[in-house]
Amino acid sequence: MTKSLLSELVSAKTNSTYEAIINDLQLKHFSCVDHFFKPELINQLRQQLLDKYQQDDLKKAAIGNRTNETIINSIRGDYIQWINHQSKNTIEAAFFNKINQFIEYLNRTCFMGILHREFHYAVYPEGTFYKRHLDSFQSDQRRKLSMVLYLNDHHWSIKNGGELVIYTHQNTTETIIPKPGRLVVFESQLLEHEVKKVNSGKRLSITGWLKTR
Ligand SMILES: O=C(O)CCC(=O)C(=O)O
Ligand SMILES: [Fe+2]
Repeated sequence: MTKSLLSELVSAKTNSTYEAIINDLQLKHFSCVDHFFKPELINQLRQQLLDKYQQDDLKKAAIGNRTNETIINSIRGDYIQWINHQSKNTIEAAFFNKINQFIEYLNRTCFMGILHREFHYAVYPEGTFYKRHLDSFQSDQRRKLSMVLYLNDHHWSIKNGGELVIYTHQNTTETIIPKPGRLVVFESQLLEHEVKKVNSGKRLSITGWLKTR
């Protein structure tokens, strides 16, 4: 077999973005990448979320798992709507198509055993935040990876607030500005994190979890 054919076959099976995320996860339990989704899809998801928000389709987010929820504004102030992972909406289907490819890759190359995915839209209006927390529940350890995708427009800057702060295992903090199209992936059971107060504007995102059985 010629060398170029062999390298083509290998590159068909490896994906440099997924490899970079996996590498980061092994090194520091989180990863931040900017081009996981095409900019066009980010724009469509942003518009979709804004339309839903304007139509009052989102509801106040609660603390706890989906069967045991309470709303506590002093802990989190965002509004959410869960997204059906089998949605017929072409924009949401394109989003899940990419997520499913990533899951297939994780399961094939890292034997992660991801079986379920749950994602919701989120809007943090001005003045809201989400206090330091861990994404997994003592009663439910199935959440393995947390994924956050930011849908703000390109004007969003540090002045708007709403940074994601990750408390790393090296006892340092990592501050991530929620730039459009930026995707943060981290280990749900390991890393505490918080969303700083939004100073101005509406902070837009999709947050989700990849779960084992
Ligand atoms: O939006 C973010 O940056 C993080 C959201 C979060 O921590 C959560 O929904 O559990
Ligand atoms: Fe979280």
